[in-house]
Amino acid sequence: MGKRAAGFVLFRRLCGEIQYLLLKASYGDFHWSAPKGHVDPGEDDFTTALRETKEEAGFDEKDLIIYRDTPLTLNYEVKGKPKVVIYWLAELRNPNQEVILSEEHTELKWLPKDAAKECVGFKDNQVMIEKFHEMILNVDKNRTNCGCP
Ligand SMILES: Nc1ncnc2c1ncn2[C@@H]1O[C@H](COP(=O)(O)OP(=O)(O)OP(=O)(O)OP(=O)(O)OP(=O)(O)OC[C@H]2O[C@@H](n3cnc4c(N)ncnc43)[C@H](O)[C@@H]2O)[C@@H](O)[C@H]1O
Repeated sequence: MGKRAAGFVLFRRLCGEIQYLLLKASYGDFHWSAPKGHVDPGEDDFTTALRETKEEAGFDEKDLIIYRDTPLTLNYEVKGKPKVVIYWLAELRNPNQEVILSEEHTELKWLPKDAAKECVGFKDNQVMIEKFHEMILNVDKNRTNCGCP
């Protein structure tokens, strides 16, 4: 059986810039990824995403504006076995809130879209960041065009 994981692509708005959070693994090939982790038996994907984000970055659900209806899924192989990772997009309400790392990561970076894509490296992850970025821009555009005073 393959592995299943879930997490959040987190972004913040700082000085007019959209920045994505990436964490550097303290093990294996020291890869960079958004907060995420293994789905425990009996746990639903969204609960896993919240739990892992608390464990790996220190953020609670109340700290986030979550794009609940539009998760994206990555499928790849780890050591010859299929892995599925479900990501939701979420914005950090307070862009200055501190990230609290766990032992699973040694470093963090908040990066604008193109630098975040370069940092994650994997093509499917880059496509996901691009799609999420489009979502943010579309939501922003619709807000601007809503005719509200
Ligand atoms: N490899 C490891 N060695 C030692 N301890 C470990 C470990 N992985 C987890 N642990 C430990 O296990 C415990 C439970 O962790 P927990 O977080 O509960 O479970 P997990 O499934 O291990 O968590 P992740 O899915 O975040 O693991 P990962 O970082 O290995 O996965 P990723 O897919 O990014 O990365 C897996 C591989 O896939 C590669 N990869 C990532 N994204 C892609 C992609 N899009 N396409 C192709 N390859 C990719 C990465 O470069 C990497 O090589 C923790 O204590 C943790 O420290």
